[in-house]
Amino acid sequence: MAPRQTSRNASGTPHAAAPAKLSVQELDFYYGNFQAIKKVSMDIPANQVTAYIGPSGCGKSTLLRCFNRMHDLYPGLKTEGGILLDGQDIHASGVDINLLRARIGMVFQKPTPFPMSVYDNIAFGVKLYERLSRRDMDERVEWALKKAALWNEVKDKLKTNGQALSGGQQQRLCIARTIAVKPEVILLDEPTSALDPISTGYIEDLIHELKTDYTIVIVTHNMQQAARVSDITAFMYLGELIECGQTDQIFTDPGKKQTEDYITGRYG
Ligand SMILES: Nc1ncnc2c1ncn2[C@@H]1O[C@H](COP(=O)(O)OP(=O)(O)OP(=O)(O)O)[C@@H](O)[C@H]1O
Repeated sequence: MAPRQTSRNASGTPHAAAPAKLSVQELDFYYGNFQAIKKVSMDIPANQVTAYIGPSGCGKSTLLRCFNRMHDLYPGLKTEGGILLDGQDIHASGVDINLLRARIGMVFQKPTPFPMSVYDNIAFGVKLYERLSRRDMDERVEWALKKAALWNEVKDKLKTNGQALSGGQQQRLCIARTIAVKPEVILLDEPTSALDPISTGYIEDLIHELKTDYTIVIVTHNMQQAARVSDITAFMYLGELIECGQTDQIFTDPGKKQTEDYITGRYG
């Protein structure tokens, strides 16, 4: 297990009071012969928001997809090193991949509601993992939509096709769909890049609310967003983790010149 981050170490790894929910250990990842992630090690603290920033192509989304073994869906990809969830290796034999993805949910850049009603968008995923009575399912759907701050807007439209909602509502529906299966970790891959500023504000508020109950990991191109929503910021460059630390520290007093150059807009 990676050493607990008790202070800023050589790579600028932060002090983290919260226990590690995810622990990334010497992680390498390859698309065929191309190494996209290089020896990344860090802890992701429970019930905090961890943001990955860095220039396009530096491996942020690739790393995020390692956390719920999304890459297993495609041939020719290879992971080396460890990722522990609550201390357990997610690559260990016997790990139920569906259960892992229920524990570590993911929301993508582009809102992707299923072509079905708002209600069924939520119920569909729940039914994969649980058998609920109609009444319990109604309660779960309402709970998830409330958690995702969407209930008031859709409570009279539960039978409407989810794809008929606005882009911002669709993204909150996708977040509700993820929450409904009661994950422990929520991975957000540039969740607001397709949204207008008002919808972005809703999602950022929501991220803030959700960290009470969930561990959140977000990839964002938007440094202001990372500064607004995250507790921990990790800066990546060419597949390497250059530095990670408390967000205010990374933005005001980065330990590495590459980080400083990036956040001051000198490259990227
Ligand atoms: N399916 C793939 N096959 C081969 N190479 C890939 C694949 N997906 C990504 N890559 C490469 O891996 C590297 C990291 O890509 P990744 O999408 O993780 O970066 P990113 O930091 O999330 O970029 P962006 O901010 O533009 O989304 C890039 O060089 C990219 O070209």
